[in-house]
Amino acid sequence: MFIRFALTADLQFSRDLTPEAVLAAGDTVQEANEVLFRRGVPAEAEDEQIGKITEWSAHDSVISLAIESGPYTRAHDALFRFRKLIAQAMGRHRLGLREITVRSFSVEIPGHIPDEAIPKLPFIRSVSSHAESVRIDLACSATDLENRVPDRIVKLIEEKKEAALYGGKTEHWELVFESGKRERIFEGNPTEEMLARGWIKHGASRGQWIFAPQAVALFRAFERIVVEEIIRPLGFSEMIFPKLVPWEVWMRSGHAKGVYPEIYYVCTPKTRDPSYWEDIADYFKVTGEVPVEMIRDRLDGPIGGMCYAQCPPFWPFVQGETLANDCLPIRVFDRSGTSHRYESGGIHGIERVDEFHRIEILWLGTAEQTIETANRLHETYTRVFEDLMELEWRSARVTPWFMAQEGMLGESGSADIGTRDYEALLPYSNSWLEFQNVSVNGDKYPKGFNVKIQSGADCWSGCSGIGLERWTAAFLAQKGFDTAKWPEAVARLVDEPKEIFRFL
Ligand SMILES: Nc1ncnc2c1ncn2[C@@H]1O[C@H](COS(=O)(=O)NC(=O)[C@@H](N)CO)[C@@H](O)[C@H]1O
Ligand SMILES: [Zn+2]
Repeated sequence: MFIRFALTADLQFSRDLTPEAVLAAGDTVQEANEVLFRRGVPAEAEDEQIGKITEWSAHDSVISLAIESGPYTRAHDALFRFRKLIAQAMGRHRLGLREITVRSFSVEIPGHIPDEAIPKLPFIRSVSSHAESVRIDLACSATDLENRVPDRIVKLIEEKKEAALYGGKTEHWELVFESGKRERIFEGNPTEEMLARGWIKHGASRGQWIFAPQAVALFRAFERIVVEEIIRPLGFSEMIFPKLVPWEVWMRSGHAKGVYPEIYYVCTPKTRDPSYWEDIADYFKVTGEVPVEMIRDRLDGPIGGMCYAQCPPFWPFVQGETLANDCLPIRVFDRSGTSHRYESGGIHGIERVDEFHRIEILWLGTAEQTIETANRLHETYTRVFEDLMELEWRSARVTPWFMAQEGMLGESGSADIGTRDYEALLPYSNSWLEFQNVSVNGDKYPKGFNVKIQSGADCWSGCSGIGLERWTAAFLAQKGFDTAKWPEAVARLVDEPKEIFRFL
């Protein structure tokens, strides 16, 4: 049993076919079936697996075709091969091919396909499941066929079938390193303690915090440690990556394959003309309510969303370029703004929030340079967590973040490509918090953004996200709030917290 494609289509010519043209069309059909559709097909392919025009007729200015195929010279590929041949043949009878109308298109996929593996798409007209196969009738235009929509639907079904098998599987997790145990100094919940001390307050938006000077002093202390112990010694240069991400970037980074449930979407006004918005403002002035429904009708987009993974918007800087060997490896970082995720995992304290502050470290070069930089980062992070922050922590190989953000599970399939999560113990909940990671992303981004290297070697990249909320949560959960008990390397960077607000 193999996959089958079938279509019927009408080819509209510029004038009625003459009897000679009809004869020529018959010869062309025969030549296509016997020669053209067999080109590039393996010798061992059976006849019924190869695309064939099974019926045809000519009336007035139209040639109607029925094409069937197996996996070789798929029906829609046969249609476009035939188009070229018949246009030449009819051209000799002064007949121009005007357009192709696809009347029907079906694909029959062997095997058991669970319902959840069938995507809900406008192209799918009907689905009929049989014991050994599923038949899908598609509504496709000739352009859809040229864009290979049927092939992409088949691939999507295979992926969904695979994911349905993975269903029970959790994310990949394999321990790499664990530190020694540390003396329990504090057992409280850091978020609650920070709230009680006025270090933070809930922001007005979901999963958002307002950080008072005491909390920011700790954020900045960690930033200084990152700059002094990691960024500067390893030679990373600061850049500013955009924070509003258009679809074009997420299409190339792969996020467009599955990040929709967690994006903070961004829309634009249909027009800046103040009079267009006057009634909205008036409505608010009169009612004190913002008429969101009315506003929604006046928006374009969403044009994309707020920063999510932080590194993708960097890539247009090198898109389409070839990098000179002597400028590699490129090592940069960004800490210029917030990341936003409509966290489906639910929000929790300052640990899992919708708006967070991350230092995104990014490097690119040859595969060797990329792996070497990741290893140098592992070494420096280990020294920071062991000797400076004196944390109880561990690291683990996990499903690569870029796969997880495309809704995939499992592994990258290459030992060198993947994500290593760093986790810190939270004594108050006796659980482990991923507070940062280091990833070798392989050629995914350079390929996605068409970046080459002078030597012709594959360009690879890596990135590491340092979440300042998470570093803070991990540190305070383990070290508590008495700065006298903090490790010297951190305490020396934080002045005595000043109370500037006094609420009555
Ligand atoms: N909801 C969240 N709240 C707080 N911090 C978060 C949240 N999501 C991610 N982070 C921080 O961002 C880091 C990297 O996020 S990631 O999704 O794992 N990886 C990426 O996005 C990569 N581009 C590297 O940044 C996490 O280790 C964590 O420190
Ligand atoms: Zn990244």
